[in-house]
Amino acid sequence: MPRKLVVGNWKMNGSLAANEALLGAIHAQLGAGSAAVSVAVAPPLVYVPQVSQWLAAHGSALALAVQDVSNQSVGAYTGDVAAVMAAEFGVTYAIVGHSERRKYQAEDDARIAQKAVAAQAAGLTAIVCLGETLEQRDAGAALQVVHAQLAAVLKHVDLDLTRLVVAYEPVWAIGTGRTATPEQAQEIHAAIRAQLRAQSPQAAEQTPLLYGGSMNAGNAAELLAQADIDGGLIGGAALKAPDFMAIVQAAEQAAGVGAAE
Ligand SMILES: O=C(CO)COP(=O)(O)O
Repeated sequence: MPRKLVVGNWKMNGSLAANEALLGAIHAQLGAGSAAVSVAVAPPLVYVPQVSQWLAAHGSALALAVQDVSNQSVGAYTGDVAAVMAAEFGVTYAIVGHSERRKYQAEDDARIAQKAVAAQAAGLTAIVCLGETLEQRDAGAALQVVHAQLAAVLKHVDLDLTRLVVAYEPVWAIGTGRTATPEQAQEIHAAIRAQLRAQSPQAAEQTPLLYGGSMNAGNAAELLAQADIDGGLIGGAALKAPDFMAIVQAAEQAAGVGAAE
């Protein structure tokens, strides 16, 4: 997979009609896409079949992601959806450990590591989300918190480093309009890269590191220009095709697509 990746996390937004309109508008601009930047959308689970069918019918370059998966593979887990089930619908990526799930569903590091491995066992690429709260940042603990969150995933013996994406999403920047500065984000991304390098130099070079948290058409280029920011995990701006596609274009520019040789 290319290291540049932009994922639209629709969170709990959408409807059959709204999804179709949004997909149509994204597809019209994305066209065949570019080899340098992968682009994906993560609709609410119940809409995965709709989006999957739409993408297939339109020969779309857009990939499909889910916002969460079960840590279990099959059985009596009411309300859960297994990664193998998502894989049947052409899903490529599974977001795990989003801060909203850590907060509202009390998901801990151990559970998130299991989810990442469960996603990979089904052939999906796990997008593992990390990020500190404002309290933790103000206490000077941001690097330490993110390191511990990633360590919990990396220590899982079954983790496949070739199917891993890491998303740094500072909790205080999500949905607040308050973006991390490019320098703040780069500092954490560089530390994440170093942590991966300690485990596997090859994985460190290949793993896409995404930034998420109020990324939008106005600030994407500056963030994506940072050496260790390979893409974005986009919330609010992913619900408007022009905004989302402006971020995709910024990623393409950062990847050198269209630049004079
Ligand atoms: O949580 C996010 C993506 O997963 C970021 O959300 P916003 O872009 O709305 O801040």
